[in-house]
Amino acid sequence: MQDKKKTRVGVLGAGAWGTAVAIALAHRHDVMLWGRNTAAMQEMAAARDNLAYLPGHPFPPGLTVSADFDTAVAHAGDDGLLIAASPVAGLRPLLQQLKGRAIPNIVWLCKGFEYETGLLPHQIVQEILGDAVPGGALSGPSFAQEVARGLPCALAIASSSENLRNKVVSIVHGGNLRVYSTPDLVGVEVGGAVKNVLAIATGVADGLGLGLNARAALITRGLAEITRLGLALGGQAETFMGLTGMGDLILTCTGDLSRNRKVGLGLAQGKSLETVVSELGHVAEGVPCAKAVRDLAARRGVDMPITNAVAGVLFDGDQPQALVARLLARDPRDETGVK
Ligand SMILES: NC(=O)c1ccc[n+]([C@@H]2O[C@H](COP(=O)([O-])OP(=O)(O)OC[C@H]3O[C@@H](n4cnc5c(N)ncnc54)[C@H](O)[C@@H]3O)[C@@H](O)[C@H]2O)c1
Ligand SMILES: O=P(O)(O)OC[C@H](O)CO
Repeated sequence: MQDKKKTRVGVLGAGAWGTAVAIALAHRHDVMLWGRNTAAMQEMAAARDNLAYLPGHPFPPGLTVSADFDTAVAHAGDDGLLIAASPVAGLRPLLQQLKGRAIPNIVWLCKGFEYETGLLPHQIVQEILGDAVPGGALSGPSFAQEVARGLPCALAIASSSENLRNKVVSIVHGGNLRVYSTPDLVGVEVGGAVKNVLAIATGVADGLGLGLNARAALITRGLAEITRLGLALGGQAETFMGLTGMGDLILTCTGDLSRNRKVGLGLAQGKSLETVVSELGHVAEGVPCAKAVRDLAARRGVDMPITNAVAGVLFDGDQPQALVARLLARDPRDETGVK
């Protein structure tokens, strides 16, 4: 059952998503938002708005900000909620700062595979914190701007700990946020990671004016790629049809708020990857993830043609026009064959 008790929540990471989650939770809880840039946090505290990463969403009274890591971690106390809101690249250093501290739990929001190691976020957590701290991934179709505005949104908390799942649901579920629960960490994290790569592909196709048929084909065959990789890594088939699979894939491939989709649209305009990423001003996880997934899929013998085509454009100098041409040139095959 839902517990309406006010809880102390520490959000570690003050980008767009950490800020949006902090704003949404601060309407019902006592939330502290920490960011690593002291000057930016001071500006945020004065403006009560994250002008750099999520402008135009004033902070509710229940939200305080801090540039002091210890203070933010201590804010969650021994029975609150600690949320890691960094990109995947920042998760390992963040966890290293938490290692050895008494923390109640850790819930991470990042979506991707680690670039250098090809690890999923829960594997990084396991490597650094072990089993001592209950942890889980909170994921699903969720644009920061919409969550900060209080628009309806459905997420899923994935954790092997039933207690943690219940705790996250009791704290986060409420208002216009629905939170579903699942033990399938692998399935949830694979869906959240690979959809970013596929959103770059649909951005390229849409940017080239290839039409809605092409977009639907990319999304559907993209879901087949997510499912193949996810099953190979131990995820459950139903997860890929849920919020963190198909749901997030549809949102990110079709929603113009998506940073990954914007990368594809920019590449289709002939901009370099460097230019597109610097114009974005935010992380686009699909970029590092494309390489990590291509390497991992190759090692596992999983066929991921769309991911490979995206990685070819991002890293091998392939032209965006070649992306779809390369997919169309493949031999015909059974639609449902899983290889
Ligand atoms: N923005 C969204 O709508 C949204 C929604 C759901 C999930 N996510 C996921 O949440 C994660 C964070 O995304 P965001 O939207 O907050 O990104 P963002 O680009 O808006 O902000 C990134 C934040 O992380 C910090 N950062 C950047 N690189 C870092 C590094 N190497 N180490 C430590 N910190 C670093 C930046 O200073 C900044 O505060 C990503 O994995 C993203 O896929 C984002
Ligand atoms: O803006 P994107 O492409 O990073 O996507 C944001 C969220 O992951 C959508 O659920």
